[in-house]
Amino acid sequence: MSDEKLTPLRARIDAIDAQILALLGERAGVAQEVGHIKAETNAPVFRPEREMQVLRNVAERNPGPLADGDVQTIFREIMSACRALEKRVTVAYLGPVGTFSEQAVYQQFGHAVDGMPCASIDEVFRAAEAGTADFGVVPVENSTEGAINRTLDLLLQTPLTISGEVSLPVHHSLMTASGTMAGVERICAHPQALAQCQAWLNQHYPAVARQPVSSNGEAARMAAEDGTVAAIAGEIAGEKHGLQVVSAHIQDDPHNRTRFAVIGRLRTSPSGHDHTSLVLSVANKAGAVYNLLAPLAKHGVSMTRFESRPARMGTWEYYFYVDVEGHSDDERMARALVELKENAAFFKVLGSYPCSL
Ligand SMILES: O=C(O)C(=O)C[C@]1(C(=O)O)C=C[C@@H](O)C=C1
Repeated sequence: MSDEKLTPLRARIDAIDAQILALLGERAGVAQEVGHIKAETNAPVFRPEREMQVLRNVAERNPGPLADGDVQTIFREIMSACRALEKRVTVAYLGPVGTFSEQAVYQQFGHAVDGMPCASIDEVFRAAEAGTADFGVVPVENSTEGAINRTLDLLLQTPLTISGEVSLPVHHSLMTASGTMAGVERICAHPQALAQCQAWLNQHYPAVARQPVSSNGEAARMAAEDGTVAAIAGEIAGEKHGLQVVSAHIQDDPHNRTRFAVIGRLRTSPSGHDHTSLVLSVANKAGAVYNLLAPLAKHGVSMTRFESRPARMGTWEYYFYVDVEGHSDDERMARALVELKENAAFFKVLGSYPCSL
């Protein structure tokens, strides 16, 4: 196509961009006004339920041809930038940079945040509990490997609540500094990633040693410095360390996803499409679990997840991590929770939050 034909189209794009820019400025000005009102009343700046409503609205109103997911990505960043004008939030996550946890931070908060990489899940909780970070993002479960037990244990004790959830597709790649497997003696990754790629590794590199390390980001860093190391990590981590992809999408389940919880002091209001997370325990008697959960069925509350963890305190046999559909402020749910509490030896509402996109 000749430039002659492109020039008028580009002039139109420039004119549209000018309009978009003017509207963005106007929107940001309104967000600043909201920020002033919030500052006067000491109200929280980050409102996950409102942001989720905005994202659902734009998908509903999207005239095309842009995909709903792409329009939502753009609006997530617009809200992130507007929110940062009110106050920039600090979010702790399981580092180092380049991990899926960091991606989960951006998926929830957009890029106008200050990320705080932490060395462990414990440290993420500590940062959010101490107030060094406004929020923390921690992995809760993986669709292939199941629960992240350390997170479950820490959720039991923390005074924080779950204020949001993020579900991310997790695609792993095998990467090296050279882009080939020549001279590679070990394949390094977080134990979860090694487990998620087990069948593929058995088939393609059965003779190469596998070494679990603290994170996929750390594996990528090692591979960048040492030609005998290949890393399994997300491609973002690989790019950050200048690695090249040997094989992409090597996870055994192509639909592999990890769910993250956003933890903080914020009690999120209903968004219209929410989940509530609970921890429960009952004395070890026949029919006890059945009776414990009966109020959910009675009040028409659907359960979306049921996970048990051995209690290590000796008093009870198991803690049950239960996710249900709805918000604890919903009338039906509130009634069910009162009855659940009566039946339970231990009862804790971890939080109600908008369902992830
Ligand atoms: O509606 C608000 O409370 C705002 O502060 C505005 C806004 C937005 O940009 O739309 C920004 C931050 C909040 O998390 C939610 C929404």
